Amino acid sequence: MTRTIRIGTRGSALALAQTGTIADALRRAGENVEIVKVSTPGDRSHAPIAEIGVGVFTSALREALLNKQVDVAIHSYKDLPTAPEPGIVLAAVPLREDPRDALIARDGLTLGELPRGAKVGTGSPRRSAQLQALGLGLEIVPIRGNIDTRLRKVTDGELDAVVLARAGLARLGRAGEITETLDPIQMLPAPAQGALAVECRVDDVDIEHLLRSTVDDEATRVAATAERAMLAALEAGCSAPVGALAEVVEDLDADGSVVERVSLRGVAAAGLDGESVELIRASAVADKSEAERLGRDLAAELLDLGAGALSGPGRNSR
Ligand SMILES: NCc1[nH]cc(CCC(=O)O)c1CC(=O)O
Repeated sequence: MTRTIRIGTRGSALALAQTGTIADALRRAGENVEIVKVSTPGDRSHAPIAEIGVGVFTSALREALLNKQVDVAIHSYKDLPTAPEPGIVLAAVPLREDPRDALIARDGLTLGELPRGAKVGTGSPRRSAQLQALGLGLEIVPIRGNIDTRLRKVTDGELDAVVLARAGLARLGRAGEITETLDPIQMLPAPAQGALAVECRVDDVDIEHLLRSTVDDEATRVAATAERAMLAALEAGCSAPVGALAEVVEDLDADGSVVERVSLRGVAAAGLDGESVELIRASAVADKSEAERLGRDLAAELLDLGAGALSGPGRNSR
């Protein structure tokens, strides 16, 4: 009897698309795979994420893993709380999609073309702060719901535009509706945006090795490690208005040999009430093996620059 690996996922179209790619990779490696949908409070409630709390999309899946209802859990990495979960290991971080945010606006408009007072929908204080900081006079409208619901608000004329992760749109085959991909200089994504987290039980060493060898991408893991270490060190969990983007880059060592380094940019918003938005930015580079320390150091620098004065309601990195 060959084993069947049960993969737990949320039931949203996005989650199923993400899980499908991992299931396919495991099938190509000769494994039997079964996909198990797990409903989470985040799927059932329409309250703002800031009210229902961190981990709304992920804790039910982790429970199903610990209860042995499933053997693998697949999350959007950016939705995972930064605190490690006892009994669970992050077995793989697959190759990341484009991590940037995207604008989907009426009439093919870009950010710069939207008129003052244009209504832009987002439920994310991170996106909201960075949009306000552009000084374009945009009116930020809080929204929630799945990607389809959000896009419909633009087609229906209720909003002039929405901002969403490019990765989610791409996975749903809707990247064609993007009217502008936002440059990270204007809009840093959420830490680990566009990446998946593939978890299994700590004692399931076989499954861990299988996942590591079939779906893990080292550069993505290194980048996400730096971004999430920064977030964790800002002591804000995933509810702070924080953006981060790391990339593995080739560099020349002192002796002229090519080395891989990790380059990290971070932003934190302070004074997030109404009109007054102050963004604090910093960046740094370190050896690839120092991703975790780089993230912590950059957080310390952001705190020195005043990020500790984080304020405002509904802190949320997404
Ligand atoms: N917070 C919701 C969420 N969680 C993961 C994604 C898709 C993108 C990703 O995997 O990072 C989205 C939608 C969005 O932010 O537009």
